[in-house]
Amino acid sequence: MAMKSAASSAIRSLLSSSSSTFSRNLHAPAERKKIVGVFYKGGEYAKLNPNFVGCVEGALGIREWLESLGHQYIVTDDKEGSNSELDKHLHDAHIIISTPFHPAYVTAERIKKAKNLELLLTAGIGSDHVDLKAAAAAGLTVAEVTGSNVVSVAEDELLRILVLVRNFLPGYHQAVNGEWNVAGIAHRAYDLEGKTIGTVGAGRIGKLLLQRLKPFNCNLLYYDRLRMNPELEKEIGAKFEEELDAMLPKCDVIVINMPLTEQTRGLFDKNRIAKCKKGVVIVNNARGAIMDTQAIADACTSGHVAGNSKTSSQKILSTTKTYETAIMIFVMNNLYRLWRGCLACATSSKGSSMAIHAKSCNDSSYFWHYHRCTGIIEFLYYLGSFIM
Ligand SMILES: NC(=O)c1ccc[n+]([C@@H]2O[C@H](COP(=O)([O-])OP(=O)(O)OC[C@H]3O[C@@H](n4cnc5c(N)ncnc54)[C@H](O)[C@@H]3O)[C@@H](O)[C@H]2O)c1
Repeated sequence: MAMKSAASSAIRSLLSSSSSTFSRNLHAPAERKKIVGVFYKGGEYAKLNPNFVGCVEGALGIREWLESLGHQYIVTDDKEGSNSELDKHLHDAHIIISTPFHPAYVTAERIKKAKNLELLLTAGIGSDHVDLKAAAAAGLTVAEVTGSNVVSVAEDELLRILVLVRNFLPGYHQAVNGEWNVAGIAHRAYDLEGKTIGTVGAGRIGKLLLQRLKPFNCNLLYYDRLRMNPELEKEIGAKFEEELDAMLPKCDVIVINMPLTEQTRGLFDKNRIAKCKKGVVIVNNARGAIMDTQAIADACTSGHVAGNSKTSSQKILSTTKTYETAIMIFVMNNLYRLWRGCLACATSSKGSSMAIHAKSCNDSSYFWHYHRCTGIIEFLYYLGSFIM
């Protein structure tokens, strides 16, 4: 209900908006659109919370609105393979909405099949599940709700750093199993105070993490292609590192906070991991493909990496046999965080921006627009500009 009333008020305010994108589309003739939403199943949990809208059952809380405007809204979790429900609707779909937690991989092949496609909208951060080059070549707009769940993610990173540095998991397992072996925990449980923590990427999430780490009296470093302005750098208390390979050997904890792009895929390979301090803790908040899976598994097994936490989809865990074996070996010093079922635009009520990658008709390069508004509003703003 709360989501629905938020949606209605957001739409009302959008209708009075004088923005050019929105008013341009408002004056376009209304057309019945087919919108396909791809989300995970909520199952029994969908019934526990009416505001849990990021799942198939909740359908983002926009079904009533879309159908009242005459649009067709198909929602499914079935997205893999050419017989999937997603593929069945591709040929006449205008809009595909997905989340990073259960991504609809929009490949060049799928784009080719989808003759009516106009918009690929992510209710969350990251568009790496879309073949951006193919989308650009087809003149599609790819939009995501940048900034929408950054507080949740930064808090979660802090949690994961503490869990690994404090050696929480073995203690938890002891407690569950009714054991009491202090040495088994204490031999590798440390304080965060005085440790050197470096973030690889200090954008929205990286900055929030650094701000949260400041009171712990750590030595904070960051590597990014963009340097913060001096006032912010001073306020956060983090030192800029120009070279990634120069920062890594200094860090007790490394947190990865950069997007998966052609430049960052496989960035943490065997050689780069070897440059890290022995006993380093790595928290990879970004996409798994930034890290060479086998290399990190080997480094954990050898003890070069003392703790590793990654965000992971079930697919990665169930299809990579060597990794699964490795999990068994170092289960105690690894913490796997499955994608959480948080819906980006529902978790954020703070100011955020929307990044839209799009292609101009004559130019193959992407250009970016930024709108400052709240997560839910920007999501609806962009969807609304295509369907109203
Ligand atoms: N695990 C989760 O639940 C979750 C949730 C949200 C986002 N994410 C991931 O976190 C990433 C970062 O999110 P954000 O909101 O902070 O994004 P952001 O765009 O605000 O920040 C990314 C930072 O990385 C830097 N960067 C990008 N490419 C670089 C390169 N090649 N070399 C050096 N620096 C580079 C950018 O300059 C920017 O400062 C997302 O792309 C997404 O993959 C994960």
